[in-house]
Amino acid sequence: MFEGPPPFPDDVPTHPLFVIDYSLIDQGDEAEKDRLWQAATQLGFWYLKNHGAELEVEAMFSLGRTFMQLPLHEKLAYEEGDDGMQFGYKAAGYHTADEHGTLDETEFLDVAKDDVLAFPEPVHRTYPPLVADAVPTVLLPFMRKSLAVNHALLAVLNEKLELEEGTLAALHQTEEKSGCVSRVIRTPPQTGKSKEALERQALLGAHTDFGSLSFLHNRLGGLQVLAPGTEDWMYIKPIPGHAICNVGDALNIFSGGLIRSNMHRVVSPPRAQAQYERYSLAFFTRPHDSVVLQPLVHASSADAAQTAQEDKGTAGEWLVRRLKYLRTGNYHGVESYTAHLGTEEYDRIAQAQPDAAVGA
Ligand SMILES: O=C(O)CCC(=O)C(=O)O
Ligand SMILES: [Fe+2]
Repeated sequence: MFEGPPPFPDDVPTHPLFVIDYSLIDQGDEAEKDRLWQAATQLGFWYLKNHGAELEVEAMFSLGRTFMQLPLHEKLAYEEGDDGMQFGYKAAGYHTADEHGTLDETEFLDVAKDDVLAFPEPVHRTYPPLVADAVPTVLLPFMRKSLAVNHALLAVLNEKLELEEGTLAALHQTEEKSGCVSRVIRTPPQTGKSKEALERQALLGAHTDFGSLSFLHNRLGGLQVLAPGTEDWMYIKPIPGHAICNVGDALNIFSGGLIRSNMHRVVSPPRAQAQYERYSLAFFTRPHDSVVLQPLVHASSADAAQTAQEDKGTAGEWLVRRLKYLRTGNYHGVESYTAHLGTEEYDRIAQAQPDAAVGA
């Protein structure tokens, strides 16, 4: 009988998250909306249950696995390149994971919302035949569900920010060109590495997400957060049937710093899970490209007021900059690395001690 990976270990410390019930959000339940607001402003991460996308998520995982098994040269024909374009394939080692230029260990299959909605007409690019064939049956249904979930959550945050109805929706128009993207991520089994290397090494470097809301699906551990006021990276435990949602920089900026875009990263899955390849899946909702990134509500702190004054340009420009300087091909020292940063508190990335997160 095929033995799958073991469950996330009981004795590895984890960071708790609010569990938000999407079916209650959908019904307009006021108490659940309050809890979503707390989750979004305190850590900017929460579990989402009853989101109704499980089948679509499974189909995406299966497509992602089939794609990742293609020979490397076939995947490389669709590589995203060093100019800040972020659709297609990203090979392992093509992003830097820290300011020293350490190579990341993740492969991405990134499919643009715009290409899927306009299919078979390419908007940004074309994809390998097995991906293109799956657009109507796999990608489109997954994206429709993900967009619906993220837009329902945005509507609640819009209300809690006391913005005029539809304000956030108007900045995330599905028909407009945007960086909205589905991503399947693979990391290889972490065999033959010392315990120390496993505990220290980020497979996907510390970052905040670039857009507004991320709808993430984890099976194995590996995702960690650096919670405000702490110095230790903590694992987020995957819970079957629960998505993980998190806020990105754009929403942090729109909200004048009220809604939190928290730093996170991916390290080796803990303990026995490390021997298995890790797949995760995300849909990133981002403002459409022409939207100017600026606060819509009064800045909530001196820090936020300071950042509010910096010109961040449009959502499209923000994405290109963040991506371009993350690329190994553009790396030439700490300066180029820091040029890719968004709202990350860079000093904390360097200072945080990863050891405690894995548990002795
Ligand atoms: O794989 C994960 O759990 C997280 C991936 C992630 O943070 C990202 O792609 O932005
Ligand atoms: Fe992320």
